[in-house]
Amino acid sequence: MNNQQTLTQKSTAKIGIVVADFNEIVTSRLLEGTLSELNHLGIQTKDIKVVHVPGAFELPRAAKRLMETELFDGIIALGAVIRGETSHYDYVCAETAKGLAELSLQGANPVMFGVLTTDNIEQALNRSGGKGGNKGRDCAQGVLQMINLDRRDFS
Ligand SMILES: Nc1c(NC[C@H](O)[C@H](O)[C@H](O)CO)[nH]c(=O)[nH]c1=O
Ligand SMILES: CC(=O)[C@@H](O)COP(=O)(O)O
Repeated sequence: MNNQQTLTQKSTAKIGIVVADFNEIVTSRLLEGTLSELNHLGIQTKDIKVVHVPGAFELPRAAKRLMETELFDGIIALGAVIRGETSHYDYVCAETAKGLAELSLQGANPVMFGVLTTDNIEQALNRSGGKGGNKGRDCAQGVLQMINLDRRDFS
């Protein structure tokens, strides 16, 4: 019995999802993969809240706002940062990852990093329902595993 089965058979969980609208052609596919997998693993749509932000840089703030409500057991952050001509890519990737990692470490709930950071659109499409899988689906599986870990008694 894997971690996801343990969680969904004995209890459920409330999941917050923050998704960036920038590169929406990619992030909509990530979101679909996340929602589909959460439903497949037994999480009902009524227990999922989706919040949209302009871009990946805004994901940490939105995730923090959801966490502060104390209504959710886990948070999934979805985005697609695709390299352009300037160094802006580096700053967006670094600060988004830093913000989400800090929130996951310091906050009450796990935060899954479902932000693609790619050199081109093809790489992003491949990882959002293409031959490279779907990072949103991976995060759905991972958030339930982390919630189950939070609920374990290690004594
Ligand atoms: N270039 C990408 C961005 N840029 C926008 C930032 O995320 C942010 O919204 C803006 O700097 C205002 O604060 N965002 C992505 O999600 N993906 C990109 O490729
Ligand atoms: C990741 C970005 O911010 C990037 O897409 C912006 O493109 P550019 O560096 O050409 O302005």
